Amino acid sequence: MPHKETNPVKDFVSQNNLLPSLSVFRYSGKALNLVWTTSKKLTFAIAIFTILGGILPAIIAYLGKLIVDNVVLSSTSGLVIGNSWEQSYSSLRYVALEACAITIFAACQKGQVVSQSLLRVKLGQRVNEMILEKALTLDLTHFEDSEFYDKMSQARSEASSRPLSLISRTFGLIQSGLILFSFIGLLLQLSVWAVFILIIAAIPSFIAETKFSAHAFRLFRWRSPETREQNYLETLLAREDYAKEVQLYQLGDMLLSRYREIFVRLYKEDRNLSLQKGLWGYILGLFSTAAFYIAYAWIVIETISGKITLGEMTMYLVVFRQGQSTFSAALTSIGGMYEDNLYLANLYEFLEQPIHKSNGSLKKGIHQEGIVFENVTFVYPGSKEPVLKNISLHLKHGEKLAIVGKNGSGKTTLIKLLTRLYTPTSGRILLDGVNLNDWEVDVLRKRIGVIFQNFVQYQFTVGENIGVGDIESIEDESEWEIASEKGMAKQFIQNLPERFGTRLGKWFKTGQELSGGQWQKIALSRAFMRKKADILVLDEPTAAMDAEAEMNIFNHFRSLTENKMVVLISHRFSTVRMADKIIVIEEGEILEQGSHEELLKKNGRYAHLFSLQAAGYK
Ligand SMILES: Nc1ncnc2c1ncn2[C@@H]1O[C@H](COP(=O)(O)OP(=O)(O)OP(=O)(O)O)[C@@H](O)[C@H]1O
Repeated sequence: MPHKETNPVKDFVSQNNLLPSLSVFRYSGKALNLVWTTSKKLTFAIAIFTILGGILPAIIAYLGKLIVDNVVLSSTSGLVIGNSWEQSYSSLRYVALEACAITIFAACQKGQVVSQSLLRVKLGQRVNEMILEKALTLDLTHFEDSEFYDKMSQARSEASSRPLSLISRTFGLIQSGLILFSFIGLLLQLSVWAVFILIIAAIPSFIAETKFSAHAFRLFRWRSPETREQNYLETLLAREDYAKEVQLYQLGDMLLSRYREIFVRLYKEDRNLSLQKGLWGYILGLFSTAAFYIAYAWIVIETISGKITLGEMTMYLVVFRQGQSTFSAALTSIGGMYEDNLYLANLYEFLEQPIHKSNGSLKKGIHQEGIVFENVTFVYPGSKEPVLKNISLHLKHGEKLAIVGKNGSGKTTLIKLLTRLYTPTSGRILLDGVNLNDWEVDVLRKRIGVIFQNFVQYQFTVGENIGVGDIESIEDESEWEIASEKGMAKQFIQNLPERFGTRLGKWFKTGQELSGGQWQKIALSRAFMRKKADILVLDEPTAAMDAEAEMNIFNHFRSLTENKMVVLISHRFSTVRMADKIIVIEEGEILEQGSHEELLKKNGRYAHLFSLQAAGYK
């Protein structure tokens, strides 16, 4: 099990730390600000309810004492019969007052619950938006880094509920503080020792609580890879795109048993933690019970000896019992705040992760020389071997380049560099005389239209699936028509139930599934949607299309891509031969380059591969 910690949080969650280090509370201010800016009205309402809820219990206890004392006075003064209305009136007045106080107290509690639940929803949305906004600023490298992914999943899984929890606990603590302050005021009339017993008895449970909070958090962090694996297995088992293969290869039982194994392992740790927490909670809780009964006996003795009245006895008992639970609630709040801060540390660690973006500022090239690769070498982050070595090539404006090579030779990587998803480890890529890194990224991206092998099949309408190619015209039906015509998709779209308005995929009701080739036509149309782009990058754009569609596209290829530079990856030589320039890549290096005729004449690798494929058609 990968129980590794590579994080600053571990500094304050050391196993032997019984009491929380104060540094852990550093996120409280940020959380408060987050909650306040999410909804000032709701935060204010919670604050008011908290304060009222903190003051009322002591008033209620005091009114209880007044009622009992009044009743005892009336019954012992022998005037019950003689002046019964007057006596009853004064006691009943206190009863009515107590009823009012209880009603207000109940309203405060309900108000607090309702405001908190509303705030929780708003806050959950806000924090999720913050996480997603951050995700949008990330590089592809981050998404491929499993540790970073863990951080993001941890942030997402708990962080939306923790800021409110922290604030509720802070308010809860203030409320408990107010209640305790007023109770202590009442108890001091009995004795300072009563206050002392109250405080001492609650401390052991607090220490246990805090220790187990830290332990639970450590488990949460360690487990992130397992939790992610469980989510992945769930996806494999329950999503329609995987169902075909899972059923046909009969993978269900194997996947389910892996899923169970992870659960059993995690459950064992959970069970141990819960058992320890429960046992220690019970043993240490006995201190509080013992303290209460000592105080109870003492108050009874004081009442019998006539030092305090019956009303005072009732009040002290209520105050002591409630004081005890309030005090332990306050300490639990502190423990909980500690725990919330640990989880929030996760969130802020993710949000504050510096993103080193090399964003240039140039919007225009220096001269119209097209794309130039100068000695480009690239090593994927985390690996040692270069995937591309010393690549040099030149593609002029309007030229079409085809890349051929075996699987894994580095073709897709080359276009990832060209589209600036990655930066070369050494060497440069220039567009119109300017290093790609010096281009303003948005300007650069607008100039490029790309279809990857694994293009995205959005579960949106047909029109939107094409429209995403140019976000500015995403809703423009006339543009969809033009692009779908170029991408050979128009014909089948006409036959769909709602043409461009048909929703694709099976995730949503009324969704219509397309064939692989139809999806590819949609993807190609998406690339043609990018009218302003003068660089078109196509990774196996016709691999799933029927022979007729493919031929149609390539017969019109020149007119479709007029004035555009095209970089095309294909294993089909009928397609490749139409390019002005062809490069053959092998193990990350350019083996040959030239036009179709030149390469055939050379009688090298390209000529060999071409004749192999041609022989297959004879
Ligand atoms: N994100 C990545 N991290 C590390 N290595 C990678 C990554 N993507 C690809 N590779 C490795 O880089 C090499 C080149 O991959 P690339 O996808 O560029 O090949 P390709 O020529 O496009 O192959 P194909 O014809 O199968 O599409 C492969 O050995 C692959 O394992």
